[in-house]
This record gives sequence, C-alpha cells and structure tokens, in this order.
Amino acid sequence: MSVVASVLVVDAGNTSIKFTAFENEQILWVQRDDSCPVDTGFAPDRIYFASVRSKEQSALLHADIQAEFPGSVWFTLTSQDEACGVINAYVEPKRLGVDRWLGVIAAHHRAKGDVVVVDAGTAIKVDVVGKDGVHLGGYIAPGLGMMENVLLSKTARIRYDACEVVAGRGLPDSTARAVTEGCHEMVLGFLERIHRRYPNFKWVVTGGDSQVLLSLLDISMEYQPNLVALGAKLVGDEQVRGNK
Ligand SMILES: Nc1ncnc2c1ncn2[C@@H]1O[C@H](COP(=O)(O)OP(=O)(O)O)[C@@H](O)[C@H]1O
Ligand SMILES: CC(C)(COP(=O)(O)O)[C@@H](O)C(=O)NCCC(=O)O
Ligand SMILES: [K+]
Repeated sequence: MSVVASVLVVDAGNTSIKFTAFENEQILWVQRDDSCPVDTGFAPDRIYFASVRSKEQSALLHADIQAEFPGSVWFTLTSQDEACGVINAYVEPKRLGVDRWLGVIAAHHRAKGDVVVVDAGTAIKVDVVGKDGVHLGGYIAPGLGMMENVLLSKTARIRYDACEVVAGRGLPDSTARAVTEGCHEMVLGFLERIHRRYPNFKWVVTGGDSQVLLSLLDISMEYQPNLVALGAKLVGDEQVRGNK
C-alpha cells in the first residue's frame, strides 16, 4: 500500500503568506492569506515553513500555524550552500532570501537547463541558474507596489484614485498613468536588459505581480505561480530523507 505523504508548505513573503497543501506530489489547494487558514480539513504529516519575515514575526507565525496543526512535524527551511543539486552563489549562502533559494531550486529541476527566475512580489527578484545547477547570482529591485507607494508617500502632489488607473494609448497623459506606467517601464527595462544578456536561457516567472509583467513583456516565459512552494517541497523532502 503506498503511503500518502501530506505536506503543508508555508511561504511567508513580506506582503502575503502562501499556504500550499500537497498530497504526495499533487497540489490539493493554495491559499494566500495574512494568517493561517482554519478548518481546512487537511491534516499534514509535515509542515515546510519558509519565511523572509523577521525572526519575531516568523516565530509568531510558527506558533499560530503549529497550533492549528498540532500533529504535524515542523521543518523550517533556510538557504543553504547546497541543496537538491543546486549550489548557492552567495558568498554568505544563508543571507540569500529563502524564497529566492527555493524558486531557484524548483526552476532548475523544472527547466533542466540554463534558467532565469523572475519573482515579482514585494520586491522583484531575478536569479540566474546554470544548467549544471550552479546559482550564478541575481538582482533585487523594488516591486511595482513598493515603487508606487514610495512616489505617493514621498511627494505632495502625486495623488490619484484607483479608478484613474486606466489603460491608455501613447505616452501617459495623467498622473495615474504616468506613475503606474513609469513603474512598469522601469521593471520592463530592467528585465529586457537582463534578457539581452541571457537570451538563450529559459525564463520562468512567479509572484503576485507576474501576470502584469507577462502581459507587457515580449519575452517568452513560463508562468509558474507555485514555484517557491515546489522548491520548498523538494528541499523539505530531501531533509526528511536525510534524517532517516
Ligand atoms: N490577493 C492578493 N493579495 C496580495 N497581493 C496580491 C494579490 N494578488 C496579487 N497581488 C499582488 O502581488 C504582490 C505580492 O506578491 P507576492 O508574491 O505574494 O509577494 P510576497 O511574496 O513578497 O509577499 C502585491 O504587491 C500585489 O500587487
Ligand atoms: C528580497 C526579499 C525581501 C524578497 O522577499 P519578498 O518580495 O518575497 O517579500 C527576500 O528575498 C529577502 O529578504 N532576501 C534577503 C536578501 C537577499 O536575498 O540578498
Ligand atoms: K515571495
């Protein structure tokens, strides 16, 4: 009889927490929330927890989630110098954001070749991974929401209502369009410059803002919304095997 392994992956980013329920390799459901889902009817054997939040916030989340799933074995995932056949580029491997680390690992295993990972979240991260599993490094830039918020918070007259953010033709002719499309152009130029350096790499994009970018970029990219969770599953399972 095959033993079904149920795993809950928790990916705590700076904006939202993504909860992904696995049964063996199959994703049963994904929930994006600010706190632990309740009454899910899911009883994971294991919880793989990856957080880029502060130690204090991560500890509070750990307590909340463990209280909701008291029978689950807890694994906190962190960036390592090597895991699942991938070698971390960082001089100090542990300082690489664990979301980036897990996305890099999942992308390497899915692409089976040279790959560029774009994760458009609170920040926009771009990581480059060679087909041999060597993480070559990457960039961090402000996310779309962050750029817009800074313009609003640091100026007196950049003000507009959400309803003014409309698709337009030609150069922006309103404050709302000037800001939103200016931020888009910043990110698109950033990504297109990197694409000119890595044109033959596969590109995979994830993160809450990826659909916006996909619609504007003329770079062929695979959209994988569960990339970080898939990387967490690979790393967590490797740890479980290693502990046996
Ligand atoms: N349901 C949602 N809740 C929060 N942010 C969302 C949602 N849908 C799309 N987004 C966009 O995704 C961004 C957050 O992406 P995400 O990858 O979850 O960030 P992080 O991993 O940094 O927490 C937000 O800036 C927002 O623009
Ligand atoms: C860059 C990040 C804040 C992105 O996190 P997110 O946008 O998912 O909230 C995170 O990957 C992080 O905390 N990195 C640590 C610094 C580094 O990766 O070099
Ligand atoms: K993230």
